[in-house]
Order: sequence, then C-alpha cells, then structure tokens
Amino acid sequence: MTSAVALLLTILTCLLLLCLVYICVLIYSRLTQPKADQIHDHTYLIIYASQSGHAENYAKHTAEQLQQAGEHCVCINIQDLTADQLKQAQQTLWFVSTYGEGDAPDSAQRFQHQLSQQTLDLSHQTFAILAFGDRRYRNFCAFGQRVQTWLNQQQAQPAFNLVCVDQLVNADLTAWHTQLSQFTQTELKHTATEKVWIDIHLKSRSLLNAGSQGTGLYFLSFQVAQQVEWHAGDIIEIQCANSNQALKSFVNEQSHLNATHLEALRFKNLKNAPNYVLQTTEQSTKQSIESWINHLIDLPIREYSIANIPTHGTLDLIVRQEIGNQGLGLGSGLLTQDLQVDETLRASIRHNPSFHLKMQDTPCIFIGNGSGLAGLMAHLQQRQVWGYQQNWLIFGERQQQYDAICNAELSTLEDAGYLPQLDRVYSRDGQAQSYVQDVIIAKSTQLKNWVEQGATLYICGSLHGMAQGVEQALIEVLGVEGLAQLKQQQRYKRDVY
Ligand SMILES: Cc1cc2nc3c(=O)[nH]c(=O)nc-3n(C[C@H](O)[C@H](O)[C@H](O)COP(=O)(O)O)c2cc1C
Repeated sequence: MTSAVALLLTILTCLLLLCLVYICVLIYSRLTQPKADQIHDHTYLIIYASQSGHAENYAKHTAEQLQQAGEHCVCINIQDLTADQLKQAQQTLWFVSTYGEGDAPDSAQRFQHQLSQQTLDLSHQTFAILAFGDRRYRNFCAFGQRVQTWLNQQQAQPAFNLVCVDQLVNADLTAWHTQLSQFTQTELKHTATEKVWIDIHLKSRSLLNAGSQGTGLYFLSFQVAQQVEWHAGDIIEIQCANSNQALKSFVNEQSHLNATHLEALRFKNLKNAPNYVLQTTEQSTKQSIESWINHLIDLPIREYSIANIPTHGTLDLIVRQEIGNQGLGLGSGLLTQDLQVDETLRASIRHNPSFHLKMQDTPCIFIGNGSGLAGLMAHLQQRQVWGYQQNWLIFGERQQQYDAICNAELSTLEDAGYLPQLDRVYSRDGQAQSYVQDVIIAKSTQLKNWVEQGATLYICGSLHGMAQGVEQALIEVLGVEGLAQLKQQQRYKRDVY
C-alpha cells in the first residue's frame, strides 16, 4: 500500500468515527428531550427558567416529590420548551426567576422572543407559577408576572395566584407549598430549602490590591472536608455569623446566658435585638431563653463564586469589601476582617448549572472584572485539567500598578499554553479609559472567528457597567440575532451581580 492510500484510509476512518460520534450525540439528545407525546392528560409539565440555579433546584425537587407520590412528571428547561409540549399539557408548573432589570434569565430568551410571541389555545390547561425574585430590585418578579399575563392571554386557567418569592424567604415558599399540595393532592415537603451545611476553616487571607483606588479585594483560602465536591462555576453560600468579639460584648451584661446560648446566638442578628431581661420583668410572663433566642432574626446568607476546583485541596474565594453607611457589609466584613485564621464558618455549596463548563474541546472566551475573576479562574483551572487549551481571558480593572490581581497564576497558565490569549485592560491608567467591552470591539474579527469555531462565552463580575457593556459590544459585533443564537445554544453564560 502506498503512503498516499494509507493517508486516504486514515482520513476516511477519522471521518467515519466523527460521523458515528455525531449520530450518537443526536440519538442521545433525542432520547433525553421529552417529546410532546410523552405528555398525557395526567402529566405535570414542569418548566424552569433559572439563571443561578434556585428556580431549577426547586423545579427538580418538586418533580422528584411528585414522581415519588406516583404522579407522572416531565421537567424541562424553558430553553427546550416547544409549542407542541405546551399545547399537549393539561397541567403546567412554572419555576421562573427574574434577572438583570426585570429581565428573563438567559435561558428564556427563545421563549420570550419566539414562543411567547405566538398565540396558542391553552384553554384546557391549568397552571401555577412560582416566581423567584428580590424586592430590592425595582421590577420584582417581573418575568414571572409576564409569564402569567401570557398564559392568561392564551386562556390557560390559574390553579391559584402567582406566588412571588422574595429572596427565598420561608413564608413565601410555604405559601407555595401549601397551595401546590392542595392542587396536586399530594403532600409536598418543603425540602428544597434544606441545605447541606459544611464547616469551612479559614487557612489564609491576603489583600490582592494594596494601594488600589477601589475597595479591598481579598483572596481567601479555606480548608474543607475531603468529600466536599463542586464544579467550576458553582457558588458557596456563607451563613453570616457574629464574631466572638461581637458575641462577647452582646452578652456582657447578661449573666443568665450560658455557653450553649452563646452558640445559638452566633447566627442571630443582634442589632436592635429585644433585650431578654427587660422583656421579662414579671415571673409569670417569662419566656424561656431558648424561645427568646428562637424569635431573634437570623443573619442572612451571602453568596460568592468559588475561585478554584476541588482537586486543589482548598476552597478559595475572591471577595471585594462592600462599604455602606454603616461600615463594612455583613458578608464582606465577616470574610475580610472579622473572621480570623483557623476560625470556622458554616457554608453550603450551591450548584450553578447554568454557569458550568461543557466537557468538550471547543474554545472558551472568559470575560470579567474585579471579584468576577473568581468564577473565571475556576474555569481556567478545570480546562487545564481537561487539557483544553483554546482559552481567551479578557479582564478589566482600574490600575495596572495596584490591580493586576492573580498575575502569577495567569502567567503560569500562559506559560503552560492554556491561555493563548490574555487581554488585561485598565480603566484608570493614563488618559484613554479602557474597558473589557472596548477589547471586544477592538478585536471583533478575532472574536467572530472564535465564535465561528464554536466558542462559548463566560461572563463573571458586575452587572452594571461590565456585563451590560459587554452585552452591548457583543450585539455590535455579532448582531442581535447572533447573540440570541449564542444564548439559545447555551454558549453565552453569565454569573453577574
Ligand atoms: C444581577 C441580578 C439581577 C436581578 N434582578 C432582579 C430583578 O430585576 N427583579 C427581581 O425580582 N429579582 C432580581 N434578582 C433576584 C433573583 O431573581 C433572585 O436572586 C432569584 O432567587 C434567582 O433565582 P435563580 O437562581 O433561579 O436565577 C436579580 C439577581 C441578580 C443576581
């Protein structure tokens, strides 16, 4: 056999193999995608639209519970929802969050721009909506409300009124569970809120941007138990806690509190807490100390992107100090100042599937600013472990002299060939202000090339300024339709705040 024939045979074999892989992927996606004919009269079609995983978690937990109770359920991401599935379903349960400024999550773009522009006869359908949001935003649960309006216009019947959940508070979720249990005639447990708490111990903390015009940016490394697992892109929820010092000064005057009470007060908001002694002057009206503690408000939970992958043996965070009228913010104050090395925090890992990497060797463009480098570093580390080299990082800060954070780590990735493209831009160096969105415009040809090669974009950092500017620049370079396509194909992923 001549070498030319051998070469031809090798090429043909490779092509054949590629075709086989393609067919397998096609069959797999057909099998995993629920078809309209799998939806019959008694099916609950559960649809979720989630940006950072809450709505998705609740949808999946509800589906599990209904299935355990013997009900037939189909649970799908809104991006895969079709008009046929909707027309077929007699009962739909929607779990949807609101993002940006009253916007739908990225995964709901196709629903917004195509499906919900259609007129469907859904008069046979009963629906219920659990809308996730936060009252501190002007457009509270706006997307949930838009879904409700559209379903009403299609003549679907509400099983009960839209339930809006403000920052996952229990009272709102209980209202939903009670009504859903009645509607489905199934006793649904409130399990989705139960978190798996782990203890994390601070091992080291360092200031990354000494001298910066911005507020302090800290790198924290925690020791965790070996079996704790997470994926690049996941989030850690930290239970805010009182420092030993704060607890000591609170209980200074209250000799009736023992060590157990002190521990129970660790997670309670002690600011403006009603005084136990003053409330209980009469013996007959005395509450127990335990019930007094139980009535105190819990301190909130704060969320941070995890900055590394588990194989590194620690759990790392990059935390920006938030400074308000009353000084350092609760979460950032605890993490960057009050918590001492070797002290322990209570935390819970939250999976954030909409910001996960795909295990495939296609290019990735990572864009971010400030503490957003956390989520992007975890991705770069994971891509290195997988051996995927086509990575482009566009990262913005203020001044090169003070804000070139994680330079050593990024140089190591560059030297090892895992960061062939690195654009660090600074907005306050010299006259010309430069932001990450300017790089997108300046390198538009290259960006289009990467996108044509199948690149996925990951954006992590601040919504205002950075993420909004990036979106505008991408529209300029790829067009509205081009960006919409990326969103539909799950190639535009954001963890912005
Ligand atoms: C950047 C950002 C923007 C948000 N915008 C809104 C908003 O306009 N209206 C609202 O009610 N909630 C808003 N929220 C709150 C989310 O809806 C809320 O955190 C919800 O639980 C997220 O659910 P998910 O994890 O399923 O996406 C926003 C949250 C973030 C991080």
